[in-house]
Amino acid sequence: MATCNPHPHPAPRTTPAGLAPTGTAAATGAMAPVARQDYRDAMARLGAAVNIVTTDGPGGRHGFTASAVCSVTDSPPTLLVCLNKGSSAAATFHANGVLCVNTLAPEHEELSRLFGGGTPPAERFTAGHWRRAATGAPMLVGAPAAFDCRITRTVEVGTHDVLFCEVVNLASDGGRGGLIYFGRRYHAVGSGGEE
Ligand SMILES: NC(=O)C1=CN([C@@H]2O[C@H](COP(=O)(O)OP(=O)(O)OC[C@H]3O[C@@H](n4cnc5c(N)ncnc54)[C@H](O)[C@@H]3O)[C@@H](O)[C@H]2O)C=CC1
Ligand SMILES: Cc1cc2nc3c(=O)[nH]c(=O)nc-3n(C[C@H](O)[C@H](O)[C@H](O)COP(=O)(O)O)c2cc1C
Repeated sequence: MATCNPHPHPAPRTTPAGLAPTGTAAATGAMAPVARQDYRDAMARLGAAVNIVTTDGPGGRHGFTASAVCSVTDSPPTLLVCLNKGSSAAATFHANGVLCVNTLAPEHEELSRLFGGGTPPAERFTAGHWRRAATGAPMLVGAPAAFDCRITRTVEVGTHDVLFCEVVNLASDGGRGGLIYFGRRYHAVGSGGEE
């Protein structure tokens, strides 16, 4: 009987042309730890959608700008959010156990800066139009998409908590473009109406 090897060729060990190696490990070929700054510099080249993640409940109201948001599975609909344990928002999210991921449109760049750290929570909500979602978390009116969630599991990894969140309600507006963070700058994408 014929056998099938799904990986007939070993992974290449050389650096592909055009990819300049940076950092200690790449320079020496040794498996030295990757420096934090090298990691951040490389991650700055990984474009990601910008979101404002909000919460409300017994712990109070809070929200922060987040690019570390990702879909996990559609059954049950689940996404993840990475939340810095040192953030002023962390205790509030854990106390409430609910959150809303509000994706941002190009016109939300200032809102993203406001929720990006250094301002008290009450001040953050003075900008933007917010309504109360089913879980009680603030939902941004005019967001391209908003996912109202219950936090079902939390996994601690280094400086961050990874929050696994089941989506219990959502809203979406296919007519809006999106906001991407790439190269430490904001970029508008999509003119709306695109699938
Ligand atoms: N995942 C996170 O916690 C993120 C935090 N930030 C924070 O926003 C501020 C501005 O960031 P940038 O302008 O992008 O410049 P930066 O040089 O601080 O970050 C560059 C990239 O590295 C990653 N990164 C930065 N801080 C991180 C952290 N603590 N944990 C995991 N990944 C991290 C992100 O992908 C970020 O876009 C910084 O204070 C940064 O820490 C920004 C993006 C993601
Ligand atoms: C573009 C951008 C993306 C960010 N993404 C994240 C993220 O995914 N996770 C996170 O914990 N913090 C992220 N931050 C930082 C938080 O928004 C910030 O730490 C948070 O507002 C709390 O700040 P505070 O402790 O000063 O209140 C991001 C900031 C910016 C500007």
